Order: sequence, then C-alpha cells, then structure tokens
Amino acid sequence: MTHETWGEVQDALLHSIGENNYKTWIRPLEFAALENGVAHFRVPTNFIGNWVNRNYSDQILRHLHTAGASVRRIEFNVSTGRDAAPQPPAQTKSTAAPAITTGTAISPDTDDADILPGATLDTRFTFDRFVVGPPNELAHAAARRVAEGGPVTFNPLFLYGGVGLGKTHLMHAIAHHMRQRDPSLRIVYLSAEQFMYRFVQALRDRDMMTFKQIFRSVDVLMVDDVQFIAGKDSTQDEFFHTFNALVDQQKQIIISGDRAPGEMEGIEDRIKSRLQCGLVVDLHPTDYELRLGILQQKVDFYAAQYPGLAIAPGVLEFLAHRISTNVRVLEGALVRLFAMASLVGREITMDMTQDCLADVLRVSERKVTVEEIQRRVSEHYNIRLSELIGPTRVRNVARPRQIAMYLSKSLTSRSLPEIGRRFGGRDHTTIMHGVKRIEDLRVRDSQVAEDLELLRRALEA
Ligand SMILES: Nc1ncnc2c1ncn2[C@@H]1O[C@H](COP(=O)(O)OP(=O)(O)OP(=O)(O)O)[C@@H](O)[C@H]1O
Repeated sequence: MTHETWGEVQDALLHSIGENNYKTWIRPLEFAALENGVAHFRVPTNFIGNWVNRNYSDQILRHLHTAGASVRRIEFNVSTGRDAAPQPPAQTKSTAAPAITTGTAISPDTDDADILPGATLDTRFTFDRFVVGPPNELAHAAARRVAEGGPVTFNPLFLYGGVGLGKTHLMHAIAHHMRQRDPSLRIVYLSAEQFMYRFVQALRDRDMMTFKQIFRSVDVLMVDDVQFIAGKDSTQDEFFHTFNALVDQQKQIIISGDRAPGEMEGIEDRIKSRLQCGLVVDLHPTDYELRLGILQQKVDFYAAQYPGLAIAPGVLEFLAHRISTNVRVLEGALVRLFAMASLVGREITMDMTQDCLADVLRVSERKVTVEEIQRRVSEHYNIRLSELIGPTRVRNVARPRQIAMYLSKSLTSRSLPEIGRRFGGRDHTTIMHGVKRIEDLRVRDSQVAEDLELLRRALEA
C-alpha cells in the first residue's frame, strides 16, 4: 500500500461520508506504513482515533481492499501531544498509550491478542453509560443477565433493532463486564463483515484449519450486524458450523442484527432457526425522554473533552425533540457543536445550534420519501416511473433505478427490505447491490457524482 492508494481511499471516503465528516475525521489521519498486513495511521488525538475506529474503520478497510491493498487491520497511533480523552481505570493497564486498532483481540494476554481475531472494544460502551428507558429496557436486562454469567441459558442472545439504537454499545458492555468478571475468558467480538474477511483470507491462505481452531476455541463469540452475511453462502455455511460447535460446547454466543431472525432475507433457514432458539430481544426506536437522557449523559463526556465550554439551557431539549432518527446522529450533532464552540471559544447557544446543524436539522425536518425520490429520478433521466419500478433491465433504466435505490438508502430512514418493497417487491440484496454499485461509481464516474449531487439538492430543497 502506498500514499497514492491512501489518496484514492480518501477520495472514496470523501464521497461516501460527505465533506463535513471527511474534514473532521479522515483528513487528520496520516498514513504511516503498512507492516505485516497492518496499516498504521498517525492521529492527532486518541479521541479522533477512537471515533474513526468505531465509526469508519469498516469503511476504510473496505475501500482499502477495493483499492487493492492487502490490509488485515488498521492501527491508529497518537502522533504527538497529550491525549485528552479520559480512560476508565479498568482499561489503563500500562502508562504507554495503546494503539487503537480494528483487529486486536479482546483477550486477556498478548499472545492470544496476536492470534484471536476481533475488533477493539470501545471503552465508553459500558453498562454504566447505557441510558435505560422503556424502548430498550428488555434488551438491557437480557444483556446484563448474559454478562453476569452463570449457566448458559440464553444461547444465543440475539439483539436486534434499527440503526444506531445501541446494539453495539450493549455488546461491548457485555464484553467489558465479562472480562472484568473473569479476565481469563477468551472473548471475541467482531462484525459479520470482519468474520467474512477472516474466512476469505483463510481460504486464500489455504489455512482453514487454523481459522476453525481459533473460532471454535473461544468462550464467548459476539457477531455484530449479522445481516451482512445475507446472500454470502460459503460464509453462512462456515458461520453455521462455528455456531453449532460453540453451542455444543455450551459457549455463549451473542449476535446482533437489523431485524428479527425470521425476517432476514438472504439468510438460510437453518441459520434463522438457530438464531431464534435462544433469546431474541429488540431495541425499539427511542422516545423523547430517552433521547434527552442520552444527551445529558453524553454532554458530561464531551464537556470533559472540551473543558470550559458551556451549553445554554434548552439546547439539549431542542436536539432531543428535533433529531429523532437515531442516537448516532444525535451524538454526532453534539460532537459537532462542541467542536464548533471550541473553535470560536463561545457557549453553545440555540443560534449556534441552528447554524451549525442546519443540514442535520433540515434532513430531520424535511422527510424525503422513496416515492418522491423515484419521481425525481424518473424526471431527471426522462424515463417513466413504471419503468423505473418495473422489471426491465435495460441499462438506461437500470442505472437510474440504482441511483434511486442509493438515494432512498441515504436520504430516508427506510430499511433495505422496505425500499425493496417500494421498488416493485425486489429483494433487499438487490437494493444492497444497487447501493454498492452507485457508491463505487460516484467515486469513478464524475457524471454519476454530478447527477447525485443535483438530485440530492433538489430533494432536500
Ligand atoms: N441507550 C443508550 N445510552 C447511551 N448511548 C447510546 C444508547 N443507545 C445508543 N447509544 C449511542 O449511540 C451510538 C450508536 O449506538 P450503536 O453503535 O450501539 O448502535 P447500533 O444499534 O449498533 O447501530 P448499527 O445498526 O449501525 O450497528 C453509540 O455512540 C452509542 O453509545
């Protein structure tokens, strides 16, 4: 991997995550070296490293693979200066600042850390920091019960819910708690996407034996966003066997997904039925009180990052009222406000909030519908709406259709199956394919990028 490759990946990220996020999180990263499949990046602060690791590492890895780089994981090292992010005492094992990585194991000793696959736990995702309210109390109680150990009764624990509602937070909290309870436990937490990469790598290296041994020797396996393996037959097959081997040994499995197992399309029935045989709990969309509680709790954390900054009365209530899409967006809004206030050195006021978050507030105010997107796209490409939704595969219809799918995914909160239903009953994997195709094209094809920008502006106007 070269600096040019990183340049390509940066371009791709700029398009996929937008200019604001790019400037805040990706631009400060400095590619240092690639060693033994680990891409090292320098970051100005641990806070940025943690945020990028948690929110963008999968995307970065994916773009790196697309650009042809052979990277297994990413490591972020703070380049200079003091890290301001507070670390809970339990995590502070040594005085040296640890690297933030996408591939270290959650494991008690360093030898294992080199062997076990997995993703880093976010130190902030603990039970203490999870705000509980009616929409998530059942999921929270189930997670606590599993974390407290004892006989394995709920196996697997399956957590599901919409985007950004706290599934990952709860999984990390379980892992932190288990690890504190019994440091010798071999716990692996990873996304389904990382599971697949590991599997593909083992196939490529003709080393399936090691892969199987590693995954079947853990005490606790946590797989996040399992819907990712939809339509990936060999990965599903391997996942199925790993799952069975662990259940046979009475090892705890915790899985998360974006919907209930029975509703997952593209997942084999035998896996669905395995996923349903433990405890299945969902996280409901947040209500106003829960959002406000979460904001109050997050404010304490960010206030510690930016000492001396105050937040005017009413701002949190305003945010909780106006941003109801998901908690990640809510938290992102708060981070932006703190970053802006620290730049100008002023209190976070209502005016500043409305100014600084104009785009977020506009999107949550103006609810773009899939139907509206389809209509605009048909007009833009001068094709009939019935053709756009219908079965024809001719290129001059298929491409606009994929563009409409992409816009529906990025501008509405509809799930892939919901979008699929609105595109003539198509399967969610077709929508996923369309979205990916346009994500790729918008980087390489300036016409597509321009069309997307025009359509987005028209829809958000
Ligand atoms: N109840 C809560 N209390 C505190 N923070 C929360 C809560 N719910 C969500 N969050 C925060 O919202 C952000 C997104 O949560 P998380 O990553 O766990 O969502 P997710 O359900 O896994 O989303 P995805 O579907 O994208 O995987 C995190 O920063 C998390 O800490």
